Amino acid sequence: MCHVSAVSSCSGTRPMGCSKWRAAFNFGHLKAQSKLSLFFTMIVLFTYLLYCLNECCDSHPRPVYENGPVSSRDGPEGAQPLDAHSASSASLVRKQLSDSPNGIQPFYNISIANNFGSKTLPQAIIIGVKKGGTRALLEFLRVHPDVRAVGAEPHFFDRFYDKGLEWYRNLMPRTLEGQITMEKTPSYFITKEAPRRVHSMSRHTKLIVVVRDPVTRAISDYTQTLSKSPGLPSFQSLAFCNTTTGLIDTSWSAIRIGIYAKHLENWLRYFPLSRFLFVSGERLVTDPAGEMGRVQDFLGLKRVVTDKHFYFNQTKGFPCLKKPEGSSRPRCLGKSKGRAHPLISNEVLLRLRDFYRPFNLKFYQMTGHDFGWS
Ligand SMILES: Nc1ncnc2c1ncn2[C@@H]1O[C@H](COP(=O)(O)OS(=O)(=O)O)[C@@H](OP(=O)(O)O)[C@H]1O
Repeated sequence: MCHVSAVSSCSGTRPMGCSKWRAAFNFGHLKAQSKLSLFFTMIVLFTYLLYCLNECCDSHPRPVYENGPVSSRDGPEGAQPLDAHSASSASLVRKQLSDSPNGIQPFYNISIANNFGSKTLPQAIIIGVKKGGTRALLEFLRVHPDVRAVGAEPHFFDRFYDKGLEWYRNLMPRTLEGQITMEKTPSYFITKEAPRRVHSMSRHTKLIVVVRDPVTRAISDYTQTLSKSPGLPSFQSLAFCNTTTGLIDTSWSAIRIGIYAKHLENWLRYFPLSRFLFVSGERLVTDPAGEMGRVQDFLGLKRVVTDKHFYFNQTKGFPCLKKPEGSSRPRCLGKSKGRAHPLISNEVLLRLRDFYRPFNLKFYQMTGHDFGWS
């Protein structure tokens, strides 16, 4: 009512002023309309951008640490053959990857690369040893633009061999020409059937074994089990068949895994020594760049991962990867890596060292490398 009377009084008494007012009103309406459409366009664009970013995240392979949740994204994906078009785009992407500063792959490059390439069976596998430092090695290697690796442990050659090679291949990330596909499953080293199975996949497979003082390794192994089962008997009671005789219980896996010479014998039936690289778990902590140099040489890779990629994190007490450019995430390993070990008596330690000594010497002889475990 009020609105109608105002207009009618206006049109009757002050036509000039009214038309001016109308023009002004119309102009304002137009402005508001264009602002509104701009606003909607922005919303549409923003939603699209969010959608695209989400898509990128979905295809981005995330490192999987044993202490963290394993994402469903680590599951098998359908393999796609590399066609001519993707091959040319792939070389472009490959160039982008190798041009990346410090060899650290930026997020956007990874997501692009992930849509190209093909899934191949691994040319190199970190086969052991459990608690040797295998996760650290794999994460350090993943910094290299020519290495693509599965985050989770596939356990193909020990647990899932029945699923077949095609299943295994499908677990692998896509690689471009010249890139190496890798995985790590530390239990392969002690699996009797693993050497034959790996050999039947390819006799050219490069095998990396991260070894650590078997006594410290056994304690590390025990610490991990203890963290899952707090009621576990003491290390000492598990390590010895009988504490008075001091007989070591080799049926306990924490002890058995450390008899490296015995497990290596099994592998040497199928692979020559030249197919192996033995990485010192101790040096991987004290000199990560030095060990990484050896690993890259062994894999036939350019030495991209160097000392400038590492810093020593005082709180963690371990070397960590420097922040990759454009990311605020530090690259230390998770809480399950570098745990504090329970105190073990000197007497127990001495007995264990005595037990391992002959096996260690045999291992040094077989590998031609003295790891310096006393
Ligand atoms: N950079 C860095 N950060 C953290 N931890 C490191 C690192 N380098 C080597 N290590 C040692 O790795 C030990 C765990 O070995 P694995 O990764 O082979 O364990 S597992 O078999 O996969 O469970 C782990 O053993 P614990 O110290 O007993 O936890 C570490 O000593």
